[in-house]
Amino acid sequence: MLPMEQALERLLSQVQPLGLTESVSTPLALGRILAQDLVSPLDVPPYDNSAMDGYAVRMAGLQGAGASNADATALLPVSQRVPAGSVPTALLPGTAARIFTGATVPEGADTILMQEQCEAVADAAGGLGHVRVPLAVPQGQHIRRRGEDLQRGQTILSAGARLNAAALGLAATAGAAELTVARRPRVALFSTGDELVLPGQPLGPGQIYNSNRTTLHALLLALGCEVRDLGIVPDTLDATRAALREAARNSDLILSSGGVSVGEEDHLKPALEREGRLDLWQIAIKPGKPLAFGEVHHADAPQGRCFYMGLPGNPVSSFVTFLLFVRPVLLRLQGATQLAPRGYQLPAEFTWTKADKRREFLRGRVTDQGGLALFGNQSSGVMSSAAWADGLIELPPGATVQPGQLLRFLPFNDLF
Ligand SMILES: Nc1nc2c(c(=O)[nH]1)N[C@H]1C(S)=C(S)[C@@H](COP(=O)(O)OP(=O)(O)OC[C@H]3O[C@@H](n4cnc5c(N)ncnc54)[C@H](O)[C@@H]3O)O[C@H]1N2
Ligand code: MOO
Ligand SMILES: [Mg+2]
Repeated sequence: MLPMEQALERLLSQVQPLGLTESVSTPLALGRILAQDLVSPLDVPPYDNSAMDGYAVRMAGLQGAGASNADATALLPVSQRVPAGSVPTALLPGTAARIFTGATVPEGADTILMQEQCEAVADAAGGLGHVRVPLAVPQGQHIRRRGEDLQRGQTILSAGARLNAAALGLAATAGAAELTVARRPRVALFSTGDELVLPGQPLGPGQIYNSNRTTLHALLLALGCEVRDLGIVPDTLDATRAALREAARNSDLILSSGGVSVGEEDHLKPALEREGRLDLWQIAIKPGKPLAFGEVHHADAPQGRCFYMGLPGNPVSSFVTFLLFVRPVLLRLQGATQLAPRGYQLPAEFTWTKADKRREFLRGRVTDQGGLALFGNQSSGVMSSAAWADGLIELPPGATVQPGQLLRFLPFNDLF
């Protein structure tokens, strides 16, 4: 059995970024990989602006001898009104400007006073009136400075970054209406198994619903792929070979589940040997020992060949092996820089006595106390464990666990 790190290294050494890009509207770039550094063409904020509704004053000219007195105030005429989106004139000396949150601070003003700390005094003749302002305040308060967030020319997102909602918001802050991202990998997906029935159909004796198709399809979408679903392929050599040929057409990756173990009903190995090239590995992880990798040769495939990855049929095994092996391949195809999930050390709140020589990925949850809890049934056929969990708990080969022991946790939030 291959250690996981070695398998991953061997796999990724055969994968190169597709190098194809497209421009997409910024909000629709969610989950995609940025293809070019994004440089801010402007300072953000673009001008000094008020953080409060209140008054702008030139405190430098007001804070005289009495300003150290906490009760000191000054009565100032209000010389202009500055709502957000307007362009103020320079502040007349000895006056205050009525100002609102987000509005440009007038030239000459150096401090904003919250209106709650001021007293507006109406003039008999109408007009903007006067305002009594406190003087014992820090000069410069409540002003958001030009460029305090981003500076013109600054790289704000790097090529290879995976774009989440916050990153897209940052891009929009700098005025980006479109982003250049890696083109979606085109993935052909099929499931093998004569026992499988599509959800929505009646279930006969000896049959189960095809769940991997849905799990894998959803994971592929979350990772930015364009999915072509070829459905269920019967457990025969001819049908499997035909499925591989069809899947290779215009695909960057073929992904299948089931049929990669050693039984004579497992046809992927002989089918792939005839249609291309196969690497079948026994990887020292649990769940997910068998993993097939290789390529299908076909005239209609990009460059005459197409990557192939075959995941084990057990639903949790196929889910976990997708996250550990297919995910980094898809990210690499899109030129992502960060392929490995970060992982966090958290204390176990459980005991685990059955040491296994394979590295294990248990389905677990973070408790309210910040520890790790386990789903009761860790069988590779029990999808409830994956749906209950919010991440994978990694156990090194041969490990047993006592409560309080620190374990590596891979949150699903970081994985899909
Ligand atoms: N003699 C041995 N038998 C098995 C070994 C072994 O080393 N020696 N390994 C076991 C392990 S570990 C795994 S994992 C599985 C891998 O099996 P296959 O990839 O060949 O998958 P199948 O045999 O087709 O199916 C396994 C299991 O999963 C169910 N299944 C398959 N596809 C789906 C689907 N799309 N949706 C839901 N469930 C699915 C299928 O009904 C089987 O129960 O091999 C072990 N055997
Ligand atoms: O590897 Mo199998 O995935 O242990 O069930
Ligand atoms: Mg099998």
